[in-house]
Amino acid sequence: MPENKLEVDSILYNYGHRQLLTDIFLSCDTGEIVGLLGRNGCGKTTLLKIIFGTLPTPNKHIRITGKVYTEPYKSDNLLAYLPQHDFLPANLKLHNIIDLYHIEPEKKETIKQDKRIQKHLTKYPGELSKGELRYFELMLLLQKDVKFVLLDEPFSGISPLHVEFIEELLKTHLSTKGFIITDHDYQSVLRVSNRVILLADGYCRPINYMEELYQWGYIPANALN
Ligand SMILES: Nc1ncnc2c1ncn2[C@@H]1O[C@H](COP(=O)(O)OP(=O)(O)OP(=O)(O)O)[C@@H](O)[C@H]1O
Repeated sequence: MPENKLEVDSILYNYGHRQLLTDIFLSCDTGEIVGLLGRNGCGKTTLLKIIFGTLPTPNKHIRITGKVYTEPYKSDNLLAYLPQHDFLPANLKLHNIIDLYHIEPEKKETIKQDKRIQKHLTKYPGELSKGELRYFELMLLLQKDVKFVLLDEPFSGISPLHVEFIEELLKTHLSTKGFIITDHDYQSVLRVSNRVILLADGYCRPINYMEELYQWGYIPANALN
């Protein structure tokens, strides 16, 4: 039995007359990295926000280890969400951001001691490269004592080496957390994920073979070579 289980079902979502999400079913256990792929505009970010609870919809059913939640983000220690865009205050240096972050003092120390962060502590977020910033944002988020983490485009614009650093970071937290990751760098998503889901036409479909990504029109035929 996994330590915790996130189960999401019966999600329906419309923007105006467009039905974006149609009866979504998705699950994630502690120790799993679930990759969520899908074309631009298919509703991945919308789905993550609905799971987190910040985007309301009348139709959704979210259970975490058997208990139903309507706005999981309001409960301590359940979910963390990495949004697509930078979210750190631009006018604070990294060491000030760490000091103000709502985590235990020893976890703040862990972040400050990290070899990839240490050298940037006196910089502002705007002085970091995209990959360095994403690594720092993730490092903060992962120190939170939550059961599941939703990551919206953690690899976007990130070089292969930084993808590897991020992958390493996720793996160090797998014994206590589960992850749902969406990103257009599908090769990195395929590499880090234990399980892959394709969101297409409002449904989540399990993907077992690369060929299925082609069959569902997500990757071109030449990507299979
Ligand atoms: N506030 C809004 N009002 C109306 N339509 C919206 C709103 N937010 C998103 N949409 C539309 O909903 C669809 C899904 O958006 P969403 O951001 O969830 O897609 P996505 O799969 O994350 O896309 P991408 O991969 O490009 O980031 C898009 O067609 C978008 O234009």
